Order: sequence, then C-alpha cells, then structure tokens
Amino acid sequence: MPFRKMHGLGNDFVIFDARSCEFSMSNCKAKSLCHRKRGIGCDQLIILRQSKTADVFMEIWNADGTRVGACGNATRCIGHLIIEEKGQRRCTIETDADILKAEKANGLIKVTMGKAKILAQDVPLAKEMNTLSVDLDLYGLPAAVCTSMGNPHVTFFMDSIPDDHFLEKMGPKIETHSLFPEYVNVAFAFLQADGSLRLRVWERGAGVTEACGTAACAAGVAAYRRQITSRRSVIELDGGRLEIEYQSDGTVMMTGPIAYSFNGEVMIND
Ligand SMILES: N[C@@H](CCC[C@H](N)C(=O)O)C(=O)O
Repeated sequence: MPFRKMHGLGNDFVIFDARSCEFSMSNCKAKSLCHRKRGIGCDQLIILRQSKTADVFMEIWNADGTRVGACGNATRCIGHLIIEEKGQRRCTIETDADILKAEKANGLIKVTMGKAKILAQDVPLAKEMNTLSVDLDLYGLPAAVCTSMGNPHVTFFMDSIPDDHFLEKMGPKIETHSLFPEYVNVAFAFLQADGSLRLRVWERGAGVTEACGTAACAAGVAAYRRQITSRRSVIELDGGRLEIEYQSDGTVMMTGPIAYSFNGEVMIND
C-alpha cells in the first residue's frame, strides 16, 4: 500500500489514500504503523476516503491507535494535497467532527477549523463548570481554560515555558484526569514579550509533539477569553509559528505551513 509522509511544523503524518480501494483500519494496526521503531513512524495516521459532502473525508488515528475527530496540522496538509490535485484555490475536508475548509494563502495554507465549543458538556468535562477557570487541584497548577475544537483541550497559562521533564511528568496525569471522560490534549502557554504565545503540548494519544494545530486554536480561543490577546494571535510551538483568528461567531481560522517528508510503500497484514 503506497503512502505519503507530510508534516505541519514537525507534527508528522503517514497518509494513505483509500479513496479508490478497500482499506480497513483497526486500533492495533494504526498503533503498529505509527510506531517509530517497528512501524513507519508518525504522530498521527491519516486515511483519505471518499466523502458525500466534501472533497474528501479525512480519518485520523493517534499514535496510540485511537481514532479522533480533529487534527489541525493534518487538515492543512490534506488541504494542500487536495487543492493541488484539483487545481483549485480551496477545498473542503470532512472529518468525524465537522466539515472544514482549506485555501491557499501566500504560500501557506489557511483552514477554517469550525466553531470552538466552550461549554463543559461539549469539551466534554465530567461535571458542569465554567470552562474559563478549571482548577484540577494538581501540583499547584493554575486554573486552566477548556475548549473543544472537535477534540478536547485544556490550556494552562504559565509564568515560564515548561521543559520536557515537566511535560512528560504532568502531561499523562492531566491527559487521563477524571474530569476528562474522553481524556484531553494538554497545552502550556506563556505570553512572550512580542505578544505571541509560546505553546508546548502533550497530545492525547501521542505525547509531546513538535506542534498541535488544534491546541494552537484552543490556546488562541482561551487567550482571548482570558483577555490576554485580541481575537488574532500568533502561537509559537516547538516546530514554528501559526496564526490563529477567533471570529466573533466562534469560528476559528488557522494559517501555517505544510511540508512533504517522503513517499513509500508498506505491506499491510490484517
Ligand atoms: N496533532 C493534531 C491533533 C491530533 C489529535 C489529538 N492528539 C487528539 O487526540 O485529539 C493537531 O495538529 O491538531
């Protein structure tokens, strides 16, 4: 089965195009393919399928083999692929969570990531509470902001940028905290002197990644709700910068680069 490898700011994907063939995936198979030593190696596995309502359907699997509803960086990569394939300026992408739009923007890809959801039941949180101030009562962490971008996010605003040790210690504990029935993507944000937000992310089902597009969207939403930034923000991840715009109707736009890694082929055994 041929595959492509692409990445958005170092958040990397193995992409299978199953629009014109039978190609089933399971949790176990996805986990093996994502494995960096025994598989092809990636943060997320992406499968393209035919869509009745959009130009393409994008199936997303985390490195731990779980299927998820959203992936911002993959949306830009697939947006670029479909735009090139169709020879158009824009395209639509269906996911388990929404129908998203992608367009070319001065050498970058701009995507409409749908509406941020900020009610506790939509994140989801295990109990009703104000998502603007969620205190996990864990190791003196500040109260966080919770958001759904089609997947669940918690954003902590910190006084300094956390190092790898901190991320690896705190990430799994917060990801699996009982307040998050579907687990959660964990991000730590630090306001920099130039007004941008430095963001480090522990992704649900993937661990520390170079960048997480939906976490950047959620951080932009959270920073606006906390009155830290305007509706437009620049988020600097380990792998580079994304521009986020949180529109007044709740829609979030994300603009950033994409890159190809290589093409290959793999034998898939059921
Ligand atoms: N890397 C992605 C997010 C992938 C899914 C996430 N780990 C989840 O479990 O929800 C991005 O760029 O948004």
